[in-house]
Amino acid sequence: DYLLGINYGTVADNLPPPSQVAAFIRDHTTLNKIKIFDANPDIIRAFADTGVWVTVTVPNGDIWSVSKPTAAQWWVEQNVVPFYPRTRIDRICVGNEVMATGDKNLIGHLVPAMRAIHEALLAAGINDIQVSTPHSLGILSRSEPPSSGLFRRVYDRVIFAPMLEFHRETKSPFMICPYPFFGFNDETLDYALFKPNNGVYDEATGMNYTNMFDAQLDAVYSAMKALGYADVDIVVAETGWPSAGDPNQLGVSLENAISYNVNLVKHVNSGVGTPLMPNRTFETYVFALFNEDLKPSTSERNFGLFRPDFSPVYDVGILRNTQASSPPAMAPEVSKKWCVPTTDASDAALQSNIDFVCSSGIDCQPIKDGGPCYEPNTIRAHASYAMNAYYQANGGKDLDCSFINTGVVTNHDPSSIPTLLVSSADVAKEIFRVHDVAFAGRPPLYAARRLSYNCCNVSFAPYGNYWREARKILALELLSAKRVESFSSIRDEEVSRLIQEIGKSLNSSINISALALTLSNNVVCRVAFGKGSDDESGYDNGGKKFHEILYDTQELLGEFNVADYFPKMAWINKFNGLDERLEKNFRELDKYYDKVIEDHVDSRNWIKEKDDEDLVDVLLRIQKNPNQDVPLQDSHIKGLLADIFVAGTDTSATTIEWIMAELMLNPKVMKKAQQEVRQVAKGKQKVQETDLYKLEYMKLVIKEAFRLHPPAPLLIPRVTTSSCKIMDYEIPENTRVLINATAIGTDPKYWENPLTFIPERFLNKDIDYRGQNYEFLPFGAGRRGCPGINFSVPLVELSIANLLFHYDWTLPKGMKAKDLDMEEALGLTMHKKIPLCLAASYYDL
Ligand code: HEM
Repeated sequence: DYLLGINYGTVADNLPPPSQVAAFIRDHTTLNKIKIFDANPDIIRAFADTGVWVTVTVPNGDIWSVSKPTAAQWWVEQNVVPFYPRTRIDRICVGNEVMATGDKNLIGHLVPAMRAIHEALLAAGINDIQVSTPHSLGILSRSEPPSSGLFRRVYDRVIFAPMLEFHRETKSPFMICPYPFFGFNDETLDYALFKPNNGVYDEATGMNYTNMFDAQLDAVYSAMKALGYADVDIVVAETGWPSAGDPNQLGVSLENAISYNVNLVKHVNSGVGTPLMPNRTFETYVFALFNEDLKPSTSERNFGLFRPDFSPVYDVGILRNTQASSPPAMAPEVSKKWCVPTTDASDAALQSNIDFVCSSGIDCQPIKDGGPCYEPNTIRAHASYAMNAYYQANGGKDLDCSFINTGVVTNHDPSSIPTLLVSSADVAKEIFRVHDVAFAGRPPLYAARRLSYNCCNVSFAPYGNYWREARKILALELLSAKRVESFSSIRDEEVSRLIQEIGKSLNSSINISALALTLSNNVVCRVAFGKGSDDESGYDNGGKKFHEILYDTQELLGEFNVADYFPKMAWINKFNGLDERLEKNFRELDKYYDKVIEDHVDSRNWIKEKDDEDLVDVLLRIQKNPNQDVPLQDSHIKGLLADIFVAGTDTSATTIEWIMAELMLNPKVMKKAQQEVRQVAKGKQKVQETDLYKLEYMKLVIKEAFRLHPPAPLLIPRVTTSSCKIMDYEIPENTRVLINATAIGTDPKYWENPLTFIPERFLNKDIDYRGQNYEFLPFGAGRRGCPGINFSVPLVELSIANLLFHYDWTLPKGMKAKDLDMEEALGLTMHKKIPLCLAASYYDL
């Protein structure tokens, strides 16, 4: 059974978490090879220490960039080095069925990309991972009879000869995806299913073929032989048969799936080979592990050997003789005492404790690079793990925590993460003025990691080169003053649309919170994708609107998550449903971004003027530039899109919501602001951006709302990149830092009547929200401060100005100001818990 592997496809929203899948394959099946269609770190990590061989794929979208050596090295460093060798990665597929895309540019970069990845592996000191790429049988111009098999013309010399040369040189296999399922007709069904049949005779060789699988393999072999590469190994990257299809779909049934796959397994394991390749064996990957519910057609959704709950659709003889398969149980470790290093223990002493423990038979893999407890990567943290593991393994006796007086027993769980909450303007000032770099890290938050493509974005990226380059791209291409100015017509149109929308429901209850979110989403979607989020031309994700998906994203990011503070408790997320929700949301977003990128790639043939480019156009253009410092892959493009949607939509919408709520509670302020705007725009049909600079009082109102309701009340969490001293307190490296913008904005040392809404407090004062006044930090400060201020403020100002200009506002019938609920909903952004509903009536212009 060592020849048999399985394709672990994940086009589904109901699959179990990778850790359970890995344990299932290891414990319940005889499979010892898997192949995945991307480089999902969660899957690769899950197979660590399982003994299962893993084939990882460079997605097609990344081929262009990894054809360059620096990008290939970067790819290997990101996707292989952290996991290897604990995860037994044995092969990297560069793309999947690339020739079938017909994209000449992609095809032309395929062999260079394979070579570059191979070289990058060698440069990283890895010489036992093969590089290949799977092909569909569309690469053949002729396949019958098998001995006449030939590659398609031109490609044979230009692509396949150099590719096969590469395989010969590097002793890697040519990978193919023979699918008799796609080649049979009603006369050849038995021949395709390995059932008794008359066979197909090849006159040229005098060989009789009794099954289509052999014929397909031999056709490929003949094509390779014609080019002079008969010696290169062949691996079957994919083959399979669906167990269900549409009613009356020819040849699709559970019985046929069993026949094909059971006979296939027997055949490849028998070692008989094929007529032209007798006595040869072919490593074969069945398609697929699971039924994948998001595949487009019924038969495609039913290729799996297992259902997502691990129950077999049918058994092809790969199940171990164990009891019925059930997901592996996760027993939380419960201990009330821990052994930790004493505060004065030196690094040298702690290192010798680590060495001692790790050579005494305790498993220290978790603190090795790539292990779950490797971060924070400090001697003290690793010693803390090792010493405690030793203490627990020996029965928790105090004596076993002595470590020559460098260990102490405590009731405090050392796996919790030290967190600093900054609630005073003075501390914030010292942090941003003196220690900005030390506080410029972002912690790898559990949900954010997944939703930001493993931190391939600006907001959640660790402090370093990638963050710097990505932020530069965002700042220059989307958020620069010139760019923001060029989006003014979009803002104008969308605000007009909001005003019209309200006009349709005069004097009845209107959900301002929802309208503000739609407005903000539409603006961001149009500048990013060129299309609105909600209009008919916008992208629709199977009925679920993009903003609904984003709403779930915001919720997931904001939810208190045990694993962020107690990493060892991450198992809880498997039980409380967080993992499942996270995975579903990620898939939905990912599918959406894929579609957007695909559409942009399709329409790239008609050249756009630079000024007409939307953000995706710009990012795709940058991706093609061979001189970029940090290669931009598809996952980075998606990460940057995630940035602006996560950081840029809810925040502006929330601001509009809170401003309107405060105005309703403060009628005098409302009146004054309305008088101003109606004066400034007198005689006009609407307020325009060119009027905004005259709206001085409205700007004070907006500042005051930012002070009392900073949309991201704890900013985005930070982590210290080095230790430093703040007001005589030693803050160690790797401390989580939450900066409480709400507490700072209401710090009585700086603010009189801090909890009252008084816009006039800003009158004639040089205090603004750009990060220079440390008592007022709604956009954060320093190098990680918000780069989107210029983007969001004009939209907020224009929409508030028009809302006040066109309409008079009242609370819905029967509601009094004191009934207006100002409770905040917990999240990364803090919107109103109960949406703001108001009634509008026309102000007679
Ligand atoms: C009213 C609107 C907005 C508010 C209140 C806001 C607030 C914030 C805050 C508090 C942070 C964290 C700062 C820190 O850690 O010091 C942040 C970061 C960020 N914001 Fe905004 N933001 C808004 C709009 C936007 C928009 C429209 C965009 C982009 C289109 C954007 C993009 C970002 C990015 C990329 C970061 C991460 C910066 C980094 O880590 O280097 N924001 N924002």
